[in-house]
Amino acid sequence: MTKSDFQEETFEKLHKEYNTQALRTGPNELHISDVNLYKVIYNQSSPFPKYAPFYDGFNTPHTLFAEIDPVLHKERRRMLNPLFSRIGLIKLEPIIQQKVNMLLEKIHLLAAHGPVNVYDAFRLMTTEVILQFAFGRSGGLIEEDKNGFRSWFLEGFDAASKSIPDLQYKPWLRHLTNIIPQALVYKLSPEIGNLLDIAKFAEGSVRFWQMSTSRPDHPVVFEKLETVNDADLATEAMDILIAGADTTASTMTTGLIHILTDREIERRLVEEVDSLQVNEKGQLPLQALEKLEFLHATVKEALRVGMAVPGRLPRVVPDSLMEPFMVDGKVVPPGTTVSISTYTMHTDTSIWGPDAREFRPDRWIGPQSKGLDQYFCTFSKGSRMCIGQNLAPAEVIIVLAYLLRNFKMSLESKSDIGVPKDRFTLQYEDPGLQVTFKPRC
Ligand code: HEM
Repeated sequence: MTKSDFQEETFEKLHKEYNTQALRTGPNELHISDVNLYKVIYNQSSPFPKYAPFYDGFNTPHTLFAEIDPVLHKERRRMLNPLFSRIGLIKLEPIIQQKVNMLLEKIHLLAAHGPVNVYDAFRLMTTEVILQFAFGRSGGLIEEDKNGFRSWFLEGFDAASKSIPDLQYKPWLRHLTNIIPQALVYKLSPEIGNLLDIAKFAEGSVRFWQMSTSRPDHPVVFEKLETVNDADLATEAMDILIAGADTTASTMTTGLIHILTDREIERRLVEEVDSLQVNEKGQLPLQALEKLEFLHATVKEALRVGMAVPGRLPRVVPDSLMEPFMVDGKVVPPGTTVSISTYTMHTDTSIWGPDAREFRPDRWIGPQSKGLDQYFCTFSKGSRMCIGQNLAPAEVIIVLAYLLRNFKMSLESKSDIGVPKDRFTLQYEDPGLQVTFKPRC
């Protein structure tokens, strides 16, 4: 295994060097590059089960994301599915509109003083949407830093994502973090202390929810988990927060980078967004935005190229298969850990053509786009597919539309773009994405 900042690039080179579709990355683990096997591993009816030691590293046992037992997973998914359905999303739209509005107001204030780190801005906005959705309350994160978009929450999140490989490969560290007194954790590692603050916030939110007499007029994750005990409730809400916020924000960032570095894409988008009438509330409604063909295609391409979860989603070859699981003409025995990454799927030229790595929204428009969806793996596939697959694109489309409508944006130099790193989710290093904003009217 490698600790490089973008494992998938290393694996890609090694696949070529050893001329194999099954790269051995651990004593019992294969990284597979045969794209035809994706639907075998990650399928709806009988998926290969998740590999427990990898998912234990997230330290959120029995959540929807980390649950290994298919029966328990199905039960939790059944509880949560209605919230994440199309109808659930429409009920949540006012929250997204409200948070985007706060974001725009703050960018208006900051714009006169120089470039704004929109990566952090997006992270706080998407976190606020999910805080409201998961816990029914705001964390006041967008307002926290008067001069920019830093927050205690981002410190905690960054510490968490940096510590995941250690927690995965050193289970003793995980146990230690869980048993040593919290005051000592703060002393040993202030960053992990910030992570504990997120956990405390989640626990406090459970109490806040239980004691509160009024209920918000939008769906809240807690509502659907009434049969779950308090500790598991807080962990589930926290997991949804962590799974949904940064991924969506990094997709917005990738999309904006490509828009601002291709004048023709930007021109077409501005023309489309400007053609839309605001509704009676002065808003650009989601359903109208989704009908804008080029904007819709641009968001899809941002999700494809941005692939906010680019790497391994390890699964175990089951022993109940009707036929042996074969790669490169060889049988892979049951019990072997296997994965095919989104990076492998989305860079494959046999699927996407020679411009697989290029940002080309038009690939999603017209008859030639038919059939591509089966290879679009940003949210994975099958029964463990992302539950936020409706919510994330909705947030991206709304944010990009408002930014294009309200501002002329520019990147001053290449150094305004942070290097993307794969820490299970894709994260932009400092300086994030520094964008200069000029109000359009
Ligand atoms: C662009 C944004 C997003 C991307 C790229 C993304 C990607 C993914 C992927 C690849 C998985 C499968 C993980 C695995 O098999 O180990 C997943 C699962 C999951 N995602 Fe997302 N996600 C995004 C947004 C969201 C949002 C907005 C939420 C919630 C608010 C969310 C919540 C979850 C949960 C709870 C799971 C576990 C689902 C299950 O196992 O049934 N994600 N996501």
